[in-house]
Amino acid sequence: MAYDEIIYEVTDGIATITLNRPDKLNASTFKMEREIRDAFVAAGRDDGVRVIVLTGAGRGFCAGFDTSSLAEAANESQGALDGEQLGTHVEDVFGTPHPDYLGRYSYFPSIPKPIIAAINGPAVGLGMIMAMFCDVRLASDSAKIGAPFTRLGLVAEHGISWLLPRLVGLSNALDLLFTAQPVNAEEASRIGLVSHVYPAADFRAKVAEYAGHLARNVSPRALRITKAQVYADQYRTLDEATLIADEEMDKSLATEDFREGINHFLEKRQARFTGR
Ligand SMILES: C/C=C/C(=O)SCCNC(=O)CCNC(=O)[C@H](O)C(C)(C)COP(=O)(O)OP(=O)(O)OC[C@H]1O[C@@H](n2cnc3c(N)ncnc32)[C@H](O)[C@@H]1OP(=O)(O)O
Repeated sequence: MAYDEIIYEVTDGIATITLNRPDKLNASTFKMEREIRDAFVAAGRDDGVRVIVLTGAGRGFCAGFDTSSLAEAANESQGALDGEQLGTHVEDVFGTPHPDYLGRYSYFPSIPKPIIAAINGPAVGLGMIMAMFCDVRLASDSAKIGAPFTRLGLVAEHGISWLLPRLVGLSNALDLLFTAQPVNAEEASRIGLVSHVYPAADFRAKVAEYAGHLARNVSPRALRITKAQVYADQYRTLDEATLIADEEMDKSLATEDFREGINHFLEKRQARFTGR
C-alpha cells in the first residue's frame, strides 16, 4: 500500500512505521492517523512481522496534532471521531471489548504484536499519547515528552487519563497533566515514562538491537498471549487473571514454541521459534 505521511517498511521481522512530516516535527493529521491504522493492520496480519516500531523522521517523534488543523477544528468535536476520519476499523480486524467505540489510539493494545515507540525527539500532545499507547518506550537522550493540554484549554485526551497513571502513578500523571510542562528523557526515565534512554548518536542502532531481540530470540506466540493477558488483566480481578494465566500456561506447554524454548537452551544454540 502507498502512504503519503508515513513510511512503512518491513525488514528481518521488524515492521517500522515512520511518521514522515519532518518539517513539522511529524505533527499528525487525520490522513496520517488513517495511514498509521492501515499500517498497524498490515503489520498485525503479516506473519513475517514479529515486532512493530513506531518512530519519527528527522529530529522529532511527533509534535501533536497539526496546529493549523487544530485551529480549524476549534468549533468541531475532536473527541467523537467518526469512521470516515479514522479509516480502517482495527477493532473489526483484531477484536475489541468495545466494538462500537472508535478510540483514537486505544486500539494499539489489540494489535497482536509488540509495539515499540522509538521516541527520537519531541513527543508532544497526540505524539505523547501515541507513544504512551505503544507497549514499550525507548527514548533518545534528545527526546522531550509533554502533555500541553491544559495550556491549550483542553483536557486529558483520548484515554491518557486511564493510561498515564498506570505507567507513572497517579501523582506523576497529575503533575504532567496539570503543569503541561514537558520532561526530558532523563526525567521521563526516572518516573517510568520510558524504559530505556540511549544517546542520540546510537539511537537507531539501539532500537534495532532491542526490536531484533524480540523478533529473533522470543516466541511470537508467547509475546502475543502475554500482550493480550497484560492489557485484559487491567479489567480483571487477581483471581480471574490467575485463572486465565493457568489456562494459558496449560496451552503453552503443548506448543512447538515451548519445546523449542527448552531445546535451544539445552542444545546451547539460537532459538528458532515458529509461533506455533
Ligand atoms: C486534539 C489535540 C491534540 C494535540 O496534539 S494538542 C497539542 C498540539 N501540539 C502542540 O501544541 C505542540 C506545538 N509545538 C511545540 O510546542 C514545539 O514545536 C515543540 C516543543 C514540539 C518543539 O520545539 P522546537 O524543538 O523548538 O521546534 P519548533 O521550532 O517549535 O518546531 C519546528 C517546526 O515544526 C513546526 N511545528 C511544531 N509543532 C507543530 C504542530 N503541532 N503543528 C504544525 N507544525 C508544528 C513549527 O512550526 C516549526 O516549523 P517552522 O520551522 O516552519 O517554523
